[in-house]
Amino acid sequence: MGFTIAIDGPAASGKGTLARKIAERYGFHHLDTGLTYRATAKALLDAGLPLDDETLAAEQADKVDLGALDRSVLAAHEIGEAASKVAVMPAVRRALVEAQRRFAIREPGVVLDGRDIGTVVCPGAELKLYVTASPGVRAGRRFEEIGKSGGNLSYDDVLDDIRRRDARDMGRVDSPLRPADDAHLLDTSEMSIEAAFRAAQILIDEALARKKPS
Ligand SMILES: Nc1ncnc2c1ncn2[C@@H]1O[C@H](COP(=O)(O)OP(=O)(O)OP(=O)(O)O)[C@@H](O)[C@H]1O
Ligand SMILES: Nc1ccn([C@@H]2O[C@H](COP(=O)(O)O)[C@@H](O)[C@H]2O)c(=O)n1
Repeated sequence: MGFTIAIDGPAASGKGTLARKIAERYGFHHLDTGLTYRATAKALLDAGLPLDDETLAAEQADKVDLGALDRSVLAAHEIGEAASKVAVMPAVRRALVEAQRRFAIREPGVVLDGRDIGTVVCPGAELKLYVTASPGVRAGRRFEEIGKSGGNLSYDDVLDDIRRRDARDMGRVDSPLRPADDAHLLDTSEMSIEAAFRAAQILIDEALARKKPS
């Protein structure tokens, strides 16, 4: 059986950055599950379909191909907002969680990041991390990232979006964002990317040692 690392947390907390570094260091497969919700929302937008029809949204979710998720296209800020709207729909979540669980059985290990990995997708994960940072810090990071890619949103707009997305993700009925009871909390508000990775590495190495047969 492979080793599963579940990473959850709110928008722009740094969970994706951390998950990619972990996957690279440990030779694990990585799935950014946010991209699956983004791909669903983008398919609806591209087809001129509404974002609030659960049947139509679930049809698109069923067609999401995990091997064809293009981060450079799906990362657009407005797609994140649309993704959080389709993510409240149970039929969409059912379709995507099924695909994510199929991914999670890969050997020698997997890292999945999202909002419900430790609570719903992989409740038996060997290690669960809940990565967070203050809304102001997260907005600053996202604002900088958007600026570098040529976008021109103001810091205040980004902060408003982060707060709105937090409220939607934490307030929904199906699989709300929350730390699993057995998750390790990692507040990166005052941590560099490297410091967050070092903190995660200690926890991963301990969990790997626990899993090794004696
Ligand atoms: N500890 C950190 N210190 C400073 N910047 C960071 C840190 N972690 C991540 N970043 C930067 O913050 C931005 C957001 O990080 P990232 O995309 O990893 O967040 P996320 O939680 O995966 O967001 P989302 O859920 O919206 O995809 C990126 O530009 C990243 O380089
Ligand atoms: N496991 C997940 C992952 C994501 N979502 C929703 O998708 C939105 C976009 O996610 P990003 O991580 O790419 O920003 C996010 O705001 C959530 O609404 C989810 O519900 N569950």
